[in-house]
Amino acid sequence: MQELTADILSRVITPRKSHSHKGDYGRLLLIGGNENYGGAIIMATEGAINAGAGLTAVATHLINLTALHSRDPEAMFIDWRDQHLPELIRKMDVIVCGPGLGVNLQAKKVMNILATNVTEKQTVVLDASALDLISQDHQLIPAKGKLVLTPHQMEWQRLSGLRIPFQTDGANLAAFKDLLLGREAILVLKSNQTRIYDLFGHQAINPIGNPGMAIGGSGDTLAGIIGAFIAQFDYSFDTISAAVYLHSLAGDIVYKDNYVVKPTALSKRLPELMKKYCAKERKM
Ligand SMILES: NC(=O)C1=CN([C@@H]2O[C@H](COP(=O)(O)OP(=O)(O)OC[C@H]3O[C@@H](n4cnc5c(N)ncnc54)[C@H](O)[C@@H]3O)[C@@H](O)[C@H]2O)[C@@H](O)CC1
Ligand SMILES: Nc1ncnc2c1ncn2[C@@H]1O[C@H](COP(=O)(O)OP(=O)(O)O)[C@@H](O)[C@H]1O
Ligand SMILES: [Mg+2]
Repeated sequence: MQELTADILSRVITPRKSHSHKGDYGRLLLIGGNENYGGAIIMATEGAINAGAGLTAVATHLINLTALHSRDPEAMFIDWRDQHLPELIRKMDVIVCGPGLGVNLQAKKVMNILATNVTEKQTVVLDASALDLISQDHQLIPAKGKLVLTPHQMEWQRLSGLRIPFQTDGANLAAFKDLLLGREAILVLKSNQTRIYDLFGHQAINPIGNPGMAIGGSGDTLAGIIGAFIAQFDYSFDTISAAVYLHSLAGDIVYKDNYVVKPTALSKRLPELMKKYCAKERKM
């Protein structure tokens, strides 16, 4: 099992070209945030924007509009009941679905719209409630496109049937293969030592991060960061590993002087860290 180091950041984070525009850094749609969990989708949005997504749109419950825009004016908004949602989904490069989505009928409708509109070229990151919904109904797994699954150990237990003490590398990989046979997919199994697997034999473990990050919203933020990284640097095992590593590195910096790592504080550290570890900047 490969241990991630800071080298992964310099390999993935490339300098921006002068001759470029927002369209070159990816169109990202985040879906989630019901009446009770609006904070989850806002934290995912802060992760995504601070990690550099070119354009970020958010499909959420209408009740979250003012809070979202007052925190993150960079994000565009769509009511998730809007009839234009399928069209918007098809225009995106990357879709992150699940933070604060919930599991009620409306959440299932949204997942169904996603599952039937994703195209081959797109990547879908499934997190949180979206993972619980696909545990209940595998038909809700998007039929096309590349997939990234980001369960914590309890979500993985529900999805794979593997109880937490039995989540060994061999068992995880076998369960992941069973679930997504023949698909291009990456599993990010979150814990105090997050493990990343693909179906081609790549495996990595993240040795950094800290218990200050054990707070609601840490994973929502990571989902946004992963979405932004794929939007800018393309889908690969390294891109997703770099996003996981950066999330923990930012968390460790906040943790140096703070007992808890507020996810919004973690997100604020991302732009400076990306600048610091960007390949060319490092050589200068
Ligand atoms: N501010 C907000 O609006 C927040 C909303 N959230 C949303 O709440 C919904 C339910 O998600 P939850 O994850 O809270 O609930 P879950 O019931 O899916 O899982 C949480 C429980 O799993 C157990 N667990 C075991 N191993 C774990 C591990 N390695 N990491 C995390 N938990 C582990 C813990 O007992 C924990 O209480 C999701 O839609 C989620 O996005 C959460 O993200 C928290 C913040
Ligand atoms: N003790 C810990 N050490 C290192 N990282 C942690 C620790 N506890 C939580 N994390 C990280 O915080 C995130 C928690 O994700 P998740 O449980 O999905 O949170 P939420 O759904 O509340 O946003 C994961 O990335 C996990 O690796
Ligand atoms: Mg979570």
